[in-house]
Amino acid sequence: MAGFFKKIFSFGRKEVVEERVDETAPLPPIKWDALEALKPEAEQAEPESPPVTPVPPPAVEAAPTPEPAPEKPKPEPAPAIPPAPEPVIPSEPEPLPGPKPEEEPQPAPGTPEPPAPEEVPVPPAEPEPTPGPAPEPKPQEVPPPAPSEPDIVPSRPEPQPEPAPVEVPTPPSEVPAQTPTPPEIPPSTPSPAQPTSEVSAAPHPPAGTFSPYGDGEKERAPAPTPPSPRPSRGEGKGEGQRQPVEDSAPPPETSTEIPPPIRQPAPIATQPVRAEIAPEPEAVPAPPTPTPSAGKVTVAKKVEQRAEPQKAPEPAPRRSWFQRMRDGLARSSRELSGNIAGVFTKRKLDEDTLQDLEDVLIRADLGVETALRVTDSLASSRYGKDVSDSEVRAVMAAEVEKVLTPVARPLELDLSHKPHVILVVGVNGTGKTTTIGKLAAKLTEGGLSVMLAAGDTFRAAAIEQLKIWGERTKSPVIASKLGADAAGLAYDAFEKAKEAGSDVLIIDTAGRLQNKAELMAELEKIVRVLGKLDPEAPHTVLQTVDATTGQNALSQVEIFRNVAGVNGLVMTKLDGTARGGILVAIAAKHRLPVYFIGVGEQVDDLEPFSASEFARAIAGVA
Ligand SMILES: Nc1nc2c(ncn2[C@@H]2O[C@H](COP(=O)(O)OP(=O)(O)OP(=O)(O)O)[C@@H](O)[C@H]2O)c(=O)[nH]1
Repeated sequence: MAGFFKKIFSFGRKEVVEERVDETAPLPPIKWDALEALKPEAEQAEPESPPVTPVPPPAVEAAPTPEPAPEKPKPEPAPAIPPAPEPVIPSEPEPLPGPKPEEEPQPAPGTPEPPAPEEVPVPPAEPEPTPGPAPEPKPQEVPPPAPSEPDIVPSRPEPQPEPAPVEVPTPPSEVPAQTPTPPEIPPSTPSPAQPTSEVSAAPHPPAGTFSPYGDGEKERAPAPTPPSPRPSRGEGKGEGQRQPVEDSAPPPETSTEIPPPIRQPAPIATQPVRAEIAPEPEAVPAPPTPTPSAGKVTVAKKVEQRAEPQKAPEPAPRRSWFQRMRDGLARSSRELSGNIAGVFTKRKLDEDTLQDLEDVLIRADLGVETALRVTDSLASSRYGKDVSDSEVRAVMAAEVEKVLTPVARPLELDLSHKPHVILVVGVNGTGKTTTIGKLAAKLTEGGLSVMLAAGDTFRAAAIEQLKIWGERTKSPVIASKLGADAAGLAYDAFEKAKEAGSDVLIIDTAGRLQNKAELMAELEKIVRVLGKLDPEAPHTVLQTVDATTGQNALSQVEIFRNVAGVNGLVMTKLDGTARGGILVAIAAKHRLPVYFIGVGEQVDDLEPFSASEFARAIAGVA
């Protein structure tokens, strides 16, 4: 025995350690006596580690409790520690020295560390083990690991209770392990916010524990189950997601503990970094954005190109009625201007020139009377002088205006007559029915009630045409069967208009040549029948004159005036190849009012007659 003790003393601690390893089971029974004597020495040699170990444990459990715990928990830690160093654990680490230690550390540091903060004050001694010892030295330090574990434990407790020897492994080795394990990060990465929150947490005192491990803290409290602390990476993930929730709830407790965790955050920081990296690749999709913009631009261009042609079809803006009349009189105006210029080129105004000018004006349908007015006007002021064609045209415009002004009067309706009867007459195709439709539109638009009578019983188309105008102007149409007596129809229409209280009754008549006696007699009969109902009816007898007709128009007006009592004219088709001069001749001879001029086939192509505009247009004066 004595020799045995000597060996022990001589070899010192080394031998003792070896014996423990090899004879863990058998030694106890044999050496108890000696051990008792030796205990003081052993304790003296190990005093450093024991004091440290007791302290950390209390901190671990105290973690859940408020910050002050560090001192109070001391009693508790003692019991907690012993279980960790139990013989069973040391045995495990040995078999898994290489790879496991590394993996284990990862989870541990991540989650368990948060609780460590409380114990941190004690751990200062731990730093030593972390740097120097690699995963292998664990067995020797097994007793001390208790202190180191508390730091790590805090993070581990929450995590899954993996039995691995992680408890022993030193934090340093674990840290590196965590960093390398990126696969787990992706799951936590789902929300890029996590990385950011973690990062921010690091700088902030509480952050270290919260964002990433804050959850761990919460769990720590409930998870005093430090024994099974091996939260693996999974915990880290869960924590990352939980961060938002934790921030709101447990901030106070963590605040005190925060300082210690700061050390751990360092390794932890690596995780967040990974998380941030993960999102970056996601951000990569951004590049496609530029392409769409370009595509859109091209598409827009194509569309515009297609749209342009569609816009092209837009009908040119309709010319004004005056422009249309001017264009219609263009032929007459050009011929007249050209002839006038030919007469007065390098010639003074004398009898010959005046005679030549008179002939030109007569050929232009202006009539002898109007032609003489123009020549007389020129002779009175320019006789014997050089005269330009423009001066001649100006004089002509002035004289024509003088002739037309008296006849350019508006249509007046005597509504004391119910209805005011308007009889429309004229040669075939001069525009009677069309003019009736235009006029009805004007009257109805003015608020007058209008009734129409289809007095042209010779043509079915004429009846239908009038009905269409009636529909367009919302005017009732009185019609009879084809071939019926026009006078009888006119009479019936007049009665119906009276009964209806219409303001205006417009009666259409069949076109007829003024030299057809029978037809003109029928027209006379119509007028006579209407007079039976109202001696003054028809109150207005409008004759439509086709402006393209020429000299025959004078005859038409003369005969219709004599037979039907025409008291007003409508010059139609002045928008075509009109021969406007005839209107001047008619006005000069018959002095009949010209109420309107037709400048188109549309409903609004009926314009009041203007003497000055017509005169300037036909004379070619701007
Ligand atoms: N350009 C142009 N055409 C017109 C004008 N007034 C009428 N017309 C056309 O002339 C043609 C004959 O017009 P209508 O109204 O039927 O003539 P109407 O005198 O009633 O004919 P009948 O019943 O046969 O005597 C139609 O094609 C009309 O569209 C006008 O002021 N300008």
